[in-house]
Amino acid sequence: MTTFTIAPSILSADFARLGEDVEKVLAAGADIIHFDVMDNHYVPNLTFGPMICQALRDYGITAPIDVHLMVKPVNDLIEQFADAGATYISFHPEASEHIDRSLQLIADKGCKAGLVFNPATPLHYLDHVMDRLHHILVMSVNPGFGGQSFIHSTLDKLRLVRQRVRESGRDIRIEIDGGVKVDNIRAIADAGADMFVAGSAIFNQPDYKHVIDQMRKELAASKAC
Ligand SMILES: O=C(CO)[C@H](O)[C@H](O)COP(=O)(O)O
Ligand SMILES: [Fe+2]
Repeated sequence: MTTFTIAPSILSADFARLGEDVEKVLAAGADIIHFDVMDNHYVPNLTFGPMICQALRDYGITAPIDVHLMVKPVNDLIEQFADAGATYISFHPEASEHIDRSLQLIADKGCKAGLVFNPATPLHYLDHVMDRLHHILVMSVNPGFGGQSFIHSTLDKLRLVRQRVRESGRDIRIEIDGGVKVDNIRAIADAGADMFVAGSAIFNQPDYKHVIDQMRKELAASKAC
């Protein structure tokens, strides 16, 4: 049976009350916390760094923190986020000069590694590194902003990624990120995702539990279940 993971992106959380808002979304049934790091260089937006990750740990957040690095270069921040309490760390392969070295660095620092694919990033970056991956993150929007619309063609890409994972015989999670909502999450699961990032769909609603419950209901009806 497939395990589905719901990962609210704090990009849409209340930054002035971040600890409380993260506690609230976890109490509402979220499995892990998605942490979008933007550097105003690799992507045209600027968010938060390792100090905020450490602050969440110091506040008492014990749930896995899923760091999505949208930065270039990547290695320094991999080390800093691992030291600040990250659980999973993913990066965009075209932002690293040495993909294998960056993946190895994540593992050496005790975290689980992922590679991120923008809608137009080719999947050949998966060649030769499958054995280093805990997850593959498929972007269903172009990176840089929350609240964008899901790009439908990424469903085909998800199917290709699912096929590659199946052929590898490895237990690699497939994460989808961007424009995930109650009304498309089942189709996304059917196409092969098992980790679902959702920012605006959850944090822009008053009742987080209601949204997460609805998402789980849709996932339970998925063909992948
Ligand atoms: O990586 C991201 C953007 O680059 C975000 O994780 C993503 O867009 C989540 O926000 P939303 O669910 O509102 O689309
Ligand atoms: Fe993200």
